[in-house]
Amino acid sequence: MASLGTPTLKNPSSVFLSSKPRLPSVLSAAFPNTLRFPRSHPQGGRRFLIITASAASSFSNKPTVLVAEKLSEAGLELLKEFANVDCSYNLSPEELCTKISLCDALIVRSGTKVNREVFESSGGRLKVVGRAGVGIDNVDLSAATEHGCLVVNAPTANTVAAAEHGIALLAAMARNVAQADASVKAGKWQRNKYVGVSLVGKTLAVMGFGKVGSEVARRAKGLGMHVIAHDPYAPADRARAIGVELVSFDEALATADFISLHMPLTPATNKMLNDETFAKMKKGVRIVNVARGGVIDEEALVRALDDGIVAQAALDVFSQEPPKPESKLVQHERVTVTPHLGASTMEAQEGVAIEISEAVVGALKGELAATAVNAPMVPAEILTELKPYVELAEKLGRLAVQLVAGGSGVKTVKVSYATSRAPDDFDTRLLRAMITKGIIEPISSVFVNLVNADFTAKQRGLRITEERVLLDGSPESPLESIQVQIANVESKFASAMSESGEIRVEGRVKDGVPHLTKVGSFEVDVSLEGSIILCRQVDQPGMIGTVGSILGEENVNVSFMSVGRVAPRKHAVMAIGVDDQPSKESLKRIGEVPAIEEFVFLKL
Ligand SMILES: NC(=O)C1=CN([C@@H]2O[C@H](COP(=O)(O)OP(=O)(O)OC[C@H]3O[C@@H](n4cnc5c(N)ncnc54)[C@H](O)[C@@H]3O)[C@@H](O)[C@H]2O)C=CC1
Ligand SMILES: O=C(O)C(=O)COP(=O)(O)O
Repeated sequence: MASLGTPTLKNPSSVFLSSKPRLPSVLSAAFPNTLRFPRSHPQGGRRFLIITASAASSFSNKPTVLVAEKLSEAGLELLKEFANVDCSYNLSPEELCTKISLCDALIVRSGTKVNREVFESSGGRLKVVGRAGVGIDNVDLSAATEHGCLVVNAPTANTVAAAEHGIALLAAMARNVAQADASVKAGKWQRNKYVGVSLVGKTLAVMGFGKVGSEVARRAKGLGMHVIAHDPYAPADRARAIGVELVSFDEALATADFISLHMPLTPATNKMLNDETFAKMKKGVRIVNVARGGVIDEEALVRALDDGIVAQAALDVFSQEPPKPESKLVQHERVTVTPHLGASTMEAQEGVAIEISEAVVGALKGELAATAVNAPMVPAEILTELKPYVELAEKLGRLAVQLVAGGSGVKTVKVSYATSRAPDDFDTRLLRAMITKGIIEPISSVFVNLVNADFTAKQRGLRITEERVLLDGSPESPLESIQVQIANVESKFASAMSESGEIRVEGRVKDGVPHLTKVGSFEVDVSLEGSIILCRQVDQPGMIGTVGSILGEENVNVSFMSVGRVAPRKHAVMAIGVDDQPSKESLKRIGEVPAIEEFVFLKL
């Protein structure tokens, strides 16, 4: 496996998904610095002079969002407040591939195939695909992940609409509504031909007991049906709470008078109703499909209808949409069809449009998405809580990798989280992704985010191991500290090596701001903003002044300074936060100060 090679710095950025605007230097000059009092370190009598700089953000160029399928006005308005919106419906696959290179985000429904070619054609610009609905089987998630493109969906706003459509099809099928309607319109009056079957007292098997399935179950119980469900992943207590019994796949097939499908289309559910499974069904079963056409082998369904195993079917979805007009299934007398209308109510479309527009705008702003499909889904309240730790994680990764000496390949990274939260209550995927981003981005041209972090690390032979150090104390704050260690490398700043021979940096969040608190075995305290100069020096009076005046001479603003030492008048590590990059000349002069034994300049 390839190693990461020798670190060479490229422009750093602290973005998650898109380029988060950085504070232009002219603006940062306009924001006054805040001076905090010098104070003693609680553990060691060390003195820290802490000065912070405030931050602000601004956007210059608006991103472009391509809306490739009809989206309600409410969603478009939300998008337009933040982005240039290009509504181009009915694009051919070639037209989509051409347009996509000019777009930062793409919004689709079920009618657009977002395949690998689309991601490849985007040339890296496409940062988010928003699926205005639930099913993401039309988006190539592996290709999205490999291209670092976040996929978000709108998982809740059309649940009721889909469930209502399922119930509508169930009732319409049982009473031959569609067929009878066509017959009357054709001038016929066939009351004996369209005698239906009753729903009350019949057994309905809900296959896929998720959001839509459980709403269908609830409604079917209201119609007096006996409802069972099959879902290998659904919790039994949720089913029990609405009076539904969870059963095995075979039991559902063998006992159901009606089967309603509500699982996603995945390799495991593809054609799960086929010749073999139709043969296990009760003769005369009736089937509703508002999930995905692909979960049924459609040719097998035609055979099952013709053989009398399946009495009727009501289908909203097809393996190919639109289906061929001459399709035997569509034309079958005992089959009722609708053109994928499950989510198509005014209310659901407005809800979905708002849900997806908010998710896409949030993702473009660099916020973490709560409805991410190809990245850990982190609930909004957890995201808010983790935000400063996310920043800390990335910056520690970024610092650690810059401490690696030329010629050393980065292969093994150890991360320790000190926390008093129980493991179940503390998900590290987000933090691990940001550490990975911090480590890989400064030394490669790869764009890393939560989506592709694990993939990219693996591809580059970077092994990240994690451990939790469980602390007593209050689990109110998610984390005490994060430590990042890079093993089997040499450092260009020898003081960054721990006693056990790894490059080690440690940080924590103080008042919502990430701080570097340890380098090697030296304790420091410097806010992680701007850039940092680390110096190891003989601990003697006047050092802060000497270095400060070299930087001051070329108008480099010092935002933070802290000194951590082993013992008075011995070695100390001084960490200096600077807003601007000092010139080579100034850095050289710092290195020439006699008491300074080594130093390094690190970009955040
Ligand atoms: N026709 C339409 O317009 C609409 C269709 N849908 C489709 O309905 C389906 C369900 O949507 P939601 O309920 O929102 O999703 P969901 O994710 O809440 O529920 C899906 C359920 O299927 C279960 N499942 C997965 N594999 C299974 C298997 N092998 N056997 C049985 N169950 C399995 C999962 O455990 C989950 O509980 C999706 O395919 C979605 O695309 C959703 C909305 C509108
Ligand atoms: O949300 C879903 O999964 C749907 O199937 C709805 O599809 P649509 O947005 O109406 O094309």
